[in-house]
Amino acid sequence: MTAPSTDPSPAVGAGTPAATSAARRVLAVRGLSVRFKMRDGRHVAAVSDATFDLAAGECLALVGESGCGKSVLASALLGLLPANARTAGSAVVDGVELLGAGERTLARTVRGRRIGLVPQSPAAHLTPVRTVGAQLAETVSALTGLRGTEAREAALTAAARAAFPAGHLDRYPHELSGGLAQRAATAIALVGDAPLLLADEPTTGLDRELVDHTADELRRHADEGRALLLITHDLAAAARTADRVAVMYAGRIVEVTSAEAFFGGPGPRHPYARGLLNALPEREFAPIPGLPPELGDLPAGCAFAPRCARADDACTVLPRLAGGVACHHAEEDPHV
Ligand SMILES: Nc1ncnc2c1ncn2[C@@H]1O[C@H](COP(=O)(O)OP(=O)(O)OP(=O)(O)O)[C@@H](O)[C@H]1O
Repeated sequence: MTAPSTDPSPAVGAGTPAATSAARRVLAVRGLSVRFKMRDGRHVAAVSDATFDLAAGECLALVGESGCGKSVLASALLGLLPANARTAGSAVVDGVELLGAGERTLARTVRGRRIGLVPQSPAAHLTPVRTVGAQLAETVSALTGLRGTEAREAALTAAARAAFPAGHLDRYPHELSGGLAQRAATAIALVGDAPLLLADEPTTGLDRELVDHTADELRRHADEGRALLLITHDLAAAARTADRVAVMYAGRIVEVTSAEAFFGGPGPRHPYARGLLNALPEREFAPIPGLPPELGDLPAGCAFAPRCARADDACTVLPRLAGGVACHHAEEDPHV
């Protein structure tokens, strides 16, 4: 692990609007890379040189196909990478450097307190043999030190903030609907008043109505002043929730832009990001040809080139993220 700098400046998150850097910056990620060393000596480049900012009250959706490194990036922020992982770069949340932080620091000052995790599978995340109320009260005690009546009151407050009905606090996880389990898990994530909520695929397995509901609730928590990092392959959920969109391909952020530009006009500028959008049934319903590359065997230049209709010799050189997009043949920037 390299010794990361704790100074997040300058704000180089391409596509970061001026308003974002002016607002209170909660998360600053600079050059974050994660490599897995395999038994046979090979390296898997799961995340390469990720750089972005996130401000209080803002939602950034990190999108991309399965296996592009979204969850590994989330695990790196939470200090939950397996032993064969090596990180480089810097990730500062609310003044604390996450990369290289010891388990004690992460457990005592980061997880729950600076980063609240809204899990992918709430039902699996909740302890099956404890009621929701008991789990909430335990989290309150662990994170705030409150006990007895005060802990119960704080648990009730957290439940209310996540719109979990007080009358259901004595239920066990298996007695909850998918929506209520999601709210219970969100209530637990809110207990420590963490400035950053990290939601990793929070809408997986939910029907459309519940997806919309969950997306709206997450948006509400951002509107209350938290920063929200929404990791998802569900572009509809991202469209409903995000202020900005970061697109990952083969471990790299290839475009960062406003949700307005991404989902409305003029649309994304990177051919991969355009392909993702056009693959939606409500758009062209045209899948991107080919498959993502093996992260253990990436080409030297642009990793998307083998699937890209615009690829030419220039693409044998890795394109840098500049002006919000990493592509030698990006669509024109309408603002230039
Ligand atoms: N412990 C590990 N050792 C080696 N490779 C790993 C390890 N954990 C993850 N990877 C690899 O890292 C890559 C990125 O995985 P990741 O789970 O972050 O993708 P993702 O974008 O979150 O996909 P999904 O949407 O399916 O969760 C994958 O190719 C995966 O095989």
